[in-house]
Amino acid sequence: MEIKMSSKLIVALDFSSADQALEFVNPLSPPDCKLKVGFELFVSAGPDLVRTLTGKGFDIFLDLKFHDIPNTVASVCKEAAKLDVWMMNVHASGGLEMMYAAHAALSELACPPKLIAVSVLTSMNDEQLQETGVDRLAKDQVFHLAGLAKQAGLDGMVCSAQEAKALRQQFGDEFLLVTPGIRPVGAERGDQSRVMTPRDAIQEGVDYIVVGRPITQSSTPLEIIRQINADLVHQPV
Ligand SMILES: O=c1ccn([C@@H]2O[C@H](COP(=O)(O)O)[C@@H](O)[C@H]2O)c(=O)[nH]1
Repeated sequence: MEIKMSSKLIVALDFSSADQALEFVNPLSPPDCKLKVGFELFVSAGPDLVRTLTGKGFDIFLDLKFHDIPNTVASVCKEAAKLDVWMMNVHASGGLEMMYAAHAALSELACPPKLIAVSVLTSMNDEQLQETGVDRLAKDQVFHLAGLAKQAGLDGMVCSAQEAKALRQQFGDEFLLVTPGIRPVGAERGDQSRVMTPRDAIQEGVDYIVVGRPITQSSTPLEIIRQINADLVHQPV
């Protein structure tokens, strides 16, 4: 009997309609990957599509990056949890009180989703971060925000794989590291700055890699998913 392990791959469903997303998801099954629903698809297709995807058995990362005052974020996290998603996120730069409030709201639930914090967007480099008034290197700011997220009781961080090793050493094995900015060898970087290959990312200790365009814009998405999964499983020791 073949036992299929749950994949460490999260595919970003950055499509502009439910039809496009479902056509893409149709040949997939839950052991192949988890699925991420972000702004574009959620604005276009809404909660109904999320319910359809969870109904197919997929773990859904609802990537809406909540960033508002504590009361508002706590309330929206509770609403989002009604969609039975596996994971959701808030912006760590919303502050400690906001993260405490989000965590407290979800902790009231019998079966809360994982709550992680976005650190410094993987599209940003040191110069772009400093333009926003943050006088730190991106890796140091990620480390700082991870400390706040851990203090607030969150389950982990969205960061780049380039920061994973240091975060793992400091915050331990239970702290989830979820990393976009993943580019298979030869794939276009696009607007991503802090990038790494799937294989290297897993070696750096990340828990999940997020991959969008290299899969969704490929003419052979299933092959790429299979190749990435093979890369993730067959790690040199
Ligand atoms: O720091 C972040 C946070 C979220 N994202 C999201 O991940 C995917 C990446 O897609 P690619 O096409 O593989 O670049 C996308 O949905 C982003 O919104 C991120 O890239 N960086």
